Amino acid sequence: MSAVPDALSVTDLRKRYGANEALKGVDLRVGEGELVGLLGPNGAGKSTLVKIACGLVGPSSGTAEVAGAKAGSAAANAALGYLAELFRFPDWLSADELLQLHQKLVGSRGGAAERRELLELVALGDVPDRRVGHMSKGMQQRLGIAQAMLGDPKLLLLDEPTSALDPAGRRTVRELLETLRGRGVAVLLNSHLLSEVELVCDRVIMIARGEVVAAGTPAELSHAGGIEITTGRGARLFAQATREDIPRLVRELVQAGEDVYEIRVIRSSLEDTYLELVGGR
Ligand SMILES: Nc1ncnc2c1ncn2[C@@H]1O[C@H](COP(=O)(O)OP(=O)(O)OP(=O)(O)O)[C@@H](O)[C@H]1O
Repeated sequence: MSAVPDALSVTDLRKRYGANEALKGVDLRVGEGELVGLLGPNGAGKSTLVKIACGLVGPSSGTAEVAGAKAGSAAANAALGYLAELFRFPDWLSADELLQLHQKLVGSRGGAAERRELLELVALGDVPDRRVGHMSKGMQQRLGIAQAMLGDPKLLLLDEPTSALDPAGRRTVRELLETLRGRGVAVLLNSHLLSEVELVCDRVIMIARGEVVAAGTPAELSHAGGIEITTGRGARLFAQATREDIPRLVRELVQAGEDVYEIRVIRSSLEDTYLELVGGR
């Protein structure tokens, strides 16, 4: 028997707002320590799903469980950390004071040791007394993630955690998410930045019009697009070829007297797949 329940498990989840069915039977799971990207256009039902996981709205039917407990229950909420896209912490609080305040709000008994450990984790260990108002956006975002980690949650729900950051800040947050995975914390990442999701997520779930339209690893969701080989005569695309065909293709070209300069495996991006499945072109 598997001892560890999924961080998030959703079965045939439906949510109706009047005549509008925001979720039409969604099944998905996020395993322990898994980093899953949730993608979908505006109005797809992503926020509704996250609100149900947090217990902020109830489902019309179906089930949602956080670490094995019914979403909305005290046990589920204790196993959950959440950071909204547009959070705003009071400017006058220091990093340490902010965490102290949130420890009280979530009932964490971790004390100074937990705060120190989390500030170290998000690379703010050197500046516990820095006030929020004197922090860069990237530092505030990392502080937000530390705040969401209070109380040792099993699942973090993060809304657009990198969209307001510059490339260096994005990379730092990406690395932080990878560290969380190493600690067994699962992350459901809601983002429109497909390239970010592609770089960091173990799995991607695409949702459109209230339904899951695709799920898989970023590699599985990016189609093969052939092999491009550049010889002395220029670049040529072998559209039906895959990586396994490369040795044979190169042998044949060399035998035919051509010099091979470059070989590229062409993949369509996650973005191509996304646009095909959810529309938007
Ligand atoms: N409280 C509500 N009352 C009525 N309809 C709602 C309510 N909340 C959401 N909806 C509708 O449910 C559908 C799904 O909305 P939801 O906010 O979950 O989408 P989303 O994927 O999170 O979109 P976005 O990316 O814009 O946040 C939409 O058609 C929306 O208008």
